[in-house]
Amino acid sequence: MSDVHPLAAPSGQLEVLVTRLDPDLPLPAYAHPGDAGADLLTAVDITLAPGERGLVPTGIAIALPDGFVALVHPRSGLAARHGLSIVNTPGTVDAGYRGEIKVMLINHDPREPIELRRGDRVAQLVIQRVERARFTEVGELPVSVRGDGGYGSTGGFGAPSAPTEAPTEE
Ligand SMILES: O=c1ccn([C@H]2C[C@H](O)[C@@H](COP(=O)(O)OP(=O)(O)OP(=O)(O)O)O2)c(=O)[nH]1
Ligand SMILES: [Mg+2]
Repeated sequence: MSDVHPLAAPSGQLEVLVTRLDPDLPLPAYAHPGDAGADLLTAVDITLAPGERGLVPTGIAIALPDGFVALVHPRSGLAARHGLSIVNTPGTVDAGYRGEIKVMLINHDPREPIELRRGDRVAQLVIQRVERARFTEVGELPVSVRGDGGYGSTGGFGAPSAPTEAPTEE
C-alpha cells in the first residue's frame, strides 16, 4: 500500500482546512522548510505575572482529516529566554474539533512578567498521524524486560543500571 495519504497535496503535504476567525491575523506557517511545527499566534495582548497562566485564542480553527492530531507545543526560544511554556503541553487538538485553537500559556519565570502582543508567535502546531486503539482486556499481560519498573528504576543521571532479571519478551 502507498505511504502517501489520500489527502496529501501533490507536493506531499497534507491538506488541512483552516478558517480565520480573526481575518487580520496570518495563517499558521512553518518558519523553515522541514520544520515540524507551524507557528501559532496569540490573537490578544496579554501580560503573565510570574507563575500566572492565561488561555489565549489563536484566531484559527482547523479540520484535520481522521487519523490525525494537532499537538500544541511550546516554542523553545521563548521557554529558554522568558520561561514561557504551556500548562497542558502538548495540547491535543482532536480531528473532530472545529472550535478556535487556544493555547494555555504559563509564565514559569520566578521573577519577570512576560508581555505578549497580539500577533506574537507563542506556540507551534505539530500535526501527526495517530492510532485509535481497540482495548482488549486480558487476565495477564505479556512479560517484558522492563516489567513494572518505572519512575527512575534505571537510576539517575548516570549510565542506566542493568535490569535485575531479563525475561524473554513475547
Ligand atoms: O491546547 C489545546 C488543547 C485543546 N484544545 C481544544 C481542541 C481539543 O479537541 C479540545 C479538547 O481538548 P482536550 O480533550 O485536551 O480537553 P478535555 O478537557 O478532555 O475536554 P473535552 O472534554 O472537551 O474533550 O480543546 C485547544 O484548542 N488547545
Ligand atoms: Mg478530551
